[in-house]
Amino acid sequence: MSRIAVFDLDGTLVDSAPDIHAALNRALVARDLAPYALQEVKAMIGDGTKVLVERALTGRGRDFDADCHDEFVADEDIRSARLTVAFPGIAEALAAIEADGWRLAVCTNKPEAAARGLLASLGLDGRFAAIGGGDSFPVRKPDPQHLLATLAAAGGEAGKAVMIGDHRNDIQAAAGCGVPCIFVAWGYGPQEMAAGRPVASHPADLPGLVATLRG
Ligand SMILES: O=C(O)COP(=O)(O)O
Ligand SMILES: [Mg+2]
Repeated sequence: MSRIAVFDLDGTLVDSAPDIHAALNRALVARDLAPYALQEVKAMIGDGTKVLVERALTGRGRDFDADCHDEFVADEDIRSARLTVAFPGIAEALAAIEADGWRLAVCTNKPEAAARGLLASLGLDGRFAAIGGGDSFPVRKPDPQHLLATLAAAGGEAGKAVMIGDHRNDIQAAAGCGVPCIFVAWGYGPQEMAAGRPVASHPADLPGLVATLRG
């Protein structure tokens, strides 16, 4: 069985915060709530869409509202990559990792349909052996079962996997099943979240780092 590199999506493969920001603010403004700045929204990303909407509403003195969440998730921008781009150098890094004999998968807390739509809009969908979304399984990151279920769906195993992510949830999910993790510095999580893991400063660092972790 070949080695497998499992990527987080938001903040790791794609800079999706501008579309998340726009869609979230639309749902808030429709409720007469003040919008957030892009930087504020970046700090709310990482724990899935329910927690994101809950954080945004709590910050405006409101309780979680399922309608607001549904409206946010249904927003076309979340899945159509209107403003979202793959981080510069990601396509080349994926190609180099594949050329080294790795298979690729995605483990994201974003709902699966939105993750698939987004990857398809960016022409990246065919590359991944599995896409494990935030609603694909009963649990999500930081629960290691999310990563294990994604690996199983990809026909992979923890003993031959490496995780790459931008958030504490990625580090913790990987640690919980003995998978080495690379923290990426270009995402939305502050660097303290690396918690001693190797840090990639640029996507071009990834092929070498994954090879080091599972030589
Ligand atoms: O939807 C989120 O909160 C984050 O998604 P991610 O797991 O791809 O970073
Ligand atoms: Mg992320």
